[in-house]
Amino acid sequence: MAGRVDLDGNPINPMTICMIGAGGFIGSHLCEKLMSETPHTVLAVDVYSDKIKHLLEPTSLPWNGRIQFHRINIKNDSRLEGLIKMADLTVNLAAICTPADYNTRPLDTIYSNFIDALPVVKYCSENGKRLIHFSTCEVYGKTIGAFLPEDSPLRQDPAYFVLSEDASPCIFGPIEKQRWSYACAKQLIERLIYAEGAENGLEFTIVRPFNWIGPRMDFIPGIDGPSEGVPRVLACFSNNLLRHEPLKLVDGGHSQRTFIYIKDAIEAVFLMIENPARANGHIFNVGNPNNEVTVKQLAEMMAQVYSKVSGETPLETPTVDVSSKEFYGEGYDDSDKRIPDMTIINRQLGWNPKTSLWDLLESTLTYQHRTYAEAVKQAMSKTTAN
Ligand SMILES: NC(=O)c1ccc[n+]([C@@H]2O[C@H](COP(=O)([O-])OP(=O)(O)OC[C@H]3O[C@@H](n4cnc5c(N)ncnc54)[C@H](O)[C@@H]3O)[C@@H](O)[C@H]2O)c1
Ligand SMILES: O=C(O)[C@H]1O[C@H](OP(=O)(O)OP(=O)(O)OC[C@H]2O[C@@H](n3ccc(=O)[nH]c3=O)[C@H](O)[C@@H]2O)[C@H](O)[C@@H](O)[C@@H]1O
Repeated sequence: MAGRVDLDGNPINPMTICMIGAGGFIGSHLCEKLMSETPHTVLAVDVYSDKIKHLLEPTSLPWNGRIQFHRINIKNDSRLEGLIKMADLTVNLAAICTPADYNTRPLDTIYSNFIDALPVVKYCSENGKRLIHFSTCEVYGKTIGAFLPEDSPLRQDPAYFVLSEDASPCIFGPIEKQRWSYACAKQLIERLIYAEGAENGLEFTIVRPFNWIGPRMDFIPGIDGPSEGVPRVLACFSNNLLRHEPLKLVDGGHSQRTFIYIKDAIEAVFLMIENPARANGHIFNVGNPNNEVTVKQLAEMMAQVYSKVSGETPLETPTVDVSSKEFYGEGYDDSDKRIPDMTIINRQLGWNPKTSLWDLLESTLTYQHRTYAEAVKQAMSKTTAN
């Protein structure tokens, strides 16, 4: 920890970070690395602490005193401003961010991603505090290429699908496709933060994650989350594999995604935290353009990797098709393809992702198997007995 320097060779002074949403998937990984590798202090704000419990207890942990948990719902708690004032930097991760909610709970989604973020932006701006705000790659919506004829050769031209922070348009579906409630709320809060920077001098960085995955993402339905809940794809497919049932492909699983290992992505956030002069005023894509697959290919690879790490026989029928209406309900729509342009993050922070899709699935599914296999087996035998 001693002698830590930034990318320009300047010493990094210990700072206090107010992290809102610290108890979630990304927050837990950020807190873990901040505690073990830096001298910084974290004021961890969330309504849940399960995913960071191992960092808070016992009090004999080496970083005791450098992380404080504040059980606060930012919707209605006057303590928030005080915590932001105490900190040098605020990192805002709090959000509803599971697609199953966007079309079924659009009001909660819009409130969570826009209205509830407003006071955070306001307190940072009024108190002259730096803000790193988590947006999403979903602000790009669909690619321009998605509107070309199926057989158009232009579909192969990166100009029609690579997503660039300073050039690509944001293309959402019609209002009745409530899937876009999340992306639209995130886009508006990005615009507000940008405007606070332009008009009032707010020092900000906006992060657009592209499908970060790894241990502790979401929940396994009926084990550490509601049995009827629908998490993001990694946890949905993990749940299917743990139960030895086929993985459900929504509308054939033709959509494409680039997946990045959480540990690679966290390194990019660290560079932003510790290099304000290079990160302020920027919007950054954080993804791995080399890990592109269709959802169907992801399912097949996960089935293969899971069989390897669990020692279980591979599923005879690894996948089954399901319509989006049946799976997510009315108003679902999808992003067709997500390749991040890495020019800006490369230029500003010199960061590149490292881990291949196979490797990140191997370590993540090893964790899923170790953490959940026994509990799922017990839950399944109870259901059979009843
Ligand atoms: N994981 C990804 O790949 C990904 C991709 C794109 C964008 N993001 C964005 O990154 C952020 C974090 O995502 P994540 O994957 O860690 O999600 P997550 O759901 O695991 O974490 C969000 C955390 O925020 C907390 N929270 C929500 N509302 C709150 C409130 N009112 N008060 C206090 N705490 C509240 C939740 O309890 C949760 O612990 C979100 O803003 C999300 O939109 C994530
Ligand atoms: O992670 C991101 O970068 C962003 O994108 C995600 O959106 P999406 O990728 O569509 O959500 P997933 O649940 O990860 O689904 C990926 C794809 O798998 C499909 N899917 C999902 C679950 C399933 O069981 N089967 C299945 O085919 C979905 O229809 C979608 O096409 C979420 O909106 C956010 O967490 C985030 O902002």
